[in-house]
Amino acid sequence: MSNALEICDLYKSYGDNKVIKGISFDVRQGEIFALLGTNGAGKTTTLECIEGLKSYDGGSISRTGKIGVQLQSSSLPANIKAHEAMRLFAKWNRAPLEDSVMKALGIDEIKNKQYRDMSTGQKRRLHLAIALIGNPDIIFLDEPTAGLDVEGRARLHEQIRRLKESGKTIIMASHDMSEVENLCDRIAILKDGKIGFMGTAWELTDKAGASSVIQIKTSSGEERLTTDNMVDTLLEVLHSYKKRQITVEDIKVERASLEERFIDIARGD
Ligand SMILES: Nc1ncnc2c1ncn2[C@@H]1O[C@H](COP(=O)(O)OP(=O)(O)OP(=O)(O)O)[C@@H](O)[C@H]1O
Repeated sequence: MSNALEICDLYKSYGDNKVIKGISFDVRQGEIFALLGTNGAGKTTTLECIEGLKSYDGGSISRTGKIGVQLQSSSLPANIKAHEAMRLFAKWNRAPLEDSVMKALGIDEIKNKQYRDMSTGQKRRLHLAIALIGNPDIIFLDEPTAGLDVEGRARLHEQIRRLKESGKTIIMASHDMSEVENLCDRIAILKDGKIGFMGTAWELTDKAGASSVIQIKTSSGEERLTTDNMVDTLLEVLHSYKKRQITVEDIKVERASLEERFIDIARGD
């Protein structure tokens, strides 16, 4: 798989504040990649350097394809209507307004609503729709579901998944570990201006030597097992039940919390 983005040895300071101190990572074409970190870790700064909105002090960034950027919440005038905002950005981008985007993101339903009257979820949908104008290959999302309720988050996640299915590459900043676990292919955790961890959510929990708890409900009762090798243990146990002709009714596997691992890395343990 080829890379949509290649970031090599990136440095960025604001005056004496050295925020990014030599980070390198690639984002593969068609993947959802998340940048994580505590408040002020430099997620937005990194995204804005890659987007070309901020200059950087050292390193290199290469991108393959057209980009679309989700706006920050303060960036639209209070009285602009949804369809006016879409038309404005389409004109700026010299791109057509696609009905499919308007429909998929429910912009049609709010087209005459002024920005100040929209709910947080409606604003987020509008921001995503604006980012999709011009059919970009790489989409940047900065905390796309911050402040949304459960249903709003689920809707937006579904839309982000559909973008991935249609071949788009997505890079996002997030604080939300369940969002990252459910949505993202790989994660980079920023820590002290460097990358403290990079890999999948599973690798993040595995790396910490995390064990899994397996709960099995059978016709003869319940069993609870703690294991460092979830797959082998599960196979062994299921085989043993089958041999003894015991029916398995339910299986639950709990992994060590991703949040705990994130805090260990982001706070520096
Ligand atoms: N325009 C700016 N001028 C000066 N300092 C800035 C500027 N933008 C960000 N910073 C500083 O850079 C650091 C990183 O900020 P950034 O917004 O990139 O972090 P973040 O990880 O996105 O944080 P959050 O999770 O709170 O959104 C912070 O110390 C912040 O105060």
